[in-house]
Amino acid sequence: MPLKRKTLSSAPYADSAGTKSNKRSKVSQPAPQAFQRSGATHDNLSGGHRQFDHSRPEERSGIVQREFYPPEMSNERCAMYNANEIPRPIEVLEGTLVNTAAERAKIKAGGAVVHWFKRDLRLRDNRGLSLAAAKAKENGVPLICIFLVSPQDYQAHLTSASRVDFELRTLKIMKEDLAALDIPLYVDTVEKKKEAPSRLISLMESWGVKHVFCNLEYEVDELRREEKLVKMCLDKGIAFEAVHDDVVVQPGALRTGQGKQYAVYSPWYRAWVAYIHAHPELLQESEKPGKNPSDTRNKFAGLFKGEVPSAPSNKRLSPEDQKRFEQLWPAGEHEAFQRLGRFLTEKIGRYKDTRNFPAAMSTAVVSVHHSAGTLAARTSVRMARDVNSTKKLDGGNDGIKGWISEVAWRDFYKHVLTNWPYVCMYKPFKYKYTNIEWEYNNDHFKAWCEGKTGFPIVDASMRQLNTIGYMHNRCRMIVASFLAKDLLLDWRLGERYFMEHLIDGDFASNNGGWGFSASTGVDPQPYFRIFNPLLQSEKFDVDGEYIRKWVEELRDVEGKAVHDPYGRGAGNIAKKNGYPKPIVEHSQCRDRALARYKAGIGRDTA
Ligand SMILES: Cc1cc2nc3c(=O)[nH]c(=O)nc-3n(C[C@H](O)[C@H](O)[C@H](O)COP(=O)(O)OP(=O)(O)OC[C@H]3O[C@@H](n4cnc5c(N)ncnc54)[C@H](O)[C@@H]3O)c2cc1C
Repeated sequence: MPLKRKTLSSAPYADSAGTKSNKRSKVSQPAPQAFQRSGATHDNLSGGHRQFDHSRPEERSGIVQREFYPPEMSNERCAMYNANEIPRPIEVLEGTLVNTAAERAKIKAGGAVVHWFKRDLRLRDNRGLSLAAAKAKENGVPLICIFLVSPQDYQAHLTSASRVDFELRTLKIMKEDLAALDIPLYVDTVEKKKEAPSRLISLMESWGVKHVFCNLEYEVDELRREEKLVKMCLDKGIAFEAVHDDVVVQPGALRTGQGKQYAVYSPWYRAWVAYIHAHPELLQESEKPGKNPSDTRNKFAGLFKGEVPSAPSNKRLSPEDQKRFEQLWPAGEHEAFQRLGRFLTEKIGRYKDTRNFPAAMSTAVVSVHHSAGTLAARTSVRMARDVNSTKKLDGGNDGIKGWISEVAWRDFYKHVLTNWPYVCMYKPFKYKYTNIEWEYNNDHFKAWCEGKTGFPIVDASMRQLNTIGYMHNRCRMIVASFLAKDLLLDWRLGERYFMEHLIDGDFASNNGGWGFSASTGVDPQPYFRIFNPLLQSEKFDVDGEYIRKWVEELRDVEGKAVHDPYGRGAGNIAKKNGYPKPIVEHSQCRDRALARYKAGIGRDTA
């Protein structure tokens, strides 16, 4: 069905980069975490109060948010997960859904059906919404949509202010689109994240609702919350239905010959492709909701009136940044769909050859849409398949094939997260790598955050992130490797900084990307493979176009000197413009990293 809405303004990042770049300002975001925090905190899981353990660097450095979470999990407990001695949160939820299915099926429809939007902010091709709409239609009752804003949840998830802004702008668009179908979108605020289940239930009760649908999120807290909600709702005679939507293939569906979750991407990807080809319904588009019964606006008049709130004070952009981000990142599913359409007609064919070059701006730049759910990964894969001459995920055009395999990484990391839930608890996938002795050098971390390391490609990348909330994938790998291996800083500091600044922040992809680059994750770069930032710069920003765009101090540096101004005769210009000298020496750092990794993990490199 054609989409009605026109894009509000011209395309974001990809179209603006390289042109009007002079008037940039950095997003007002929290300063880099200083390495000291103190005070008693509430431990959510035990319900007790504990002091910070100042002997643990990850607590001193603020990596562990003890206001919300217990300290990092022990290696012993990780091993128990791996030995299937502790049920995974997704298994517990699935078990509860199965055990309560018969009882939930008996529940008769109430006065309305609810869809609870979370990270699925779209009407098109939305599994949970479509099921909710079908249930409402079958029973001749209205569909009500809700969204809960939780300032504390944003804090606990380290959601960036630009992302919160993107979501709230999207909600405004959705509210209008739904209202055109006489469907209300009720946006409520719950200060504390643990209040969400009881608020949801009290709303259901006040509206006489007996069925509520939502799409699953795969982080541990969310899976546990939904499991609790299934039971809490049932106690009140309400059926709570949580379905898979954020992934193309649901976690757990793909198993190795030994019945295990794949820990290596390539065989997993082959299994993923084969599974989708065998189950083409996985890519089928879900039906959009139709119009609500005509008396809905009378019955639920109050729900149509509410406004989408402004961002909570802990996640508010300055008015200037808000305007800038609205231009850079138009929100909502219509924009997502148009953006994808342009990519599929104009760029995907050359994707394989160009995707690694940040200045080429040849990628789709739809990660914020996948992450906020304004575009389903399923929709992306289906539409890319349909422009392939083979109408398959593999075969045919290399660009199309390559792009689909990148979207698949999203699914891969979500499968990893659900199978090894401790990655959500400050542990690396390779939990034995916890023993690596990291540095906690505040000056180095600050220089990295601010893009002042004296390594132009690193600095350009960090400044891109700080300015537009996005960074090219190659650059993400370069800066992550630089932080973990050259600076030998605890990779979780970088992981956190990314989440707090990316507009497309997604726990599983971010954690996966950091694990890959720091060699602590699933299917990682081997630890002894250490990016040389200079070689990466020369190879992937050949003409220095990307560096000159983001590092103002080096705009006048000509030729190859831009990759290493102090080492290649452009030190005078760099110095005059205030560009810093390199804060470390790469070959020494390399030796130090090799020694530390080796000592930390012993002979165990598996
Ligand atoms: C250290 C690090 C941190 C990262 N953090 C995030 C994050 O928080 N959120 C996020 O969405 N991506 C993250 N990525 C993955 C990747 O960098 C971005 O998805 C990509 O740059 C988005 O640009 P695009 O939409 O133009 O991607 P394209 O190249 O056009 O790819 C299409 C889509 O595929 C998915 N995708 C592509 N590459 C990856 C990948 N390596 N892992 C997972 N999904 C992928 C994204 O949804 C992306 O939109 C991270 C990568 C690294 C190395």
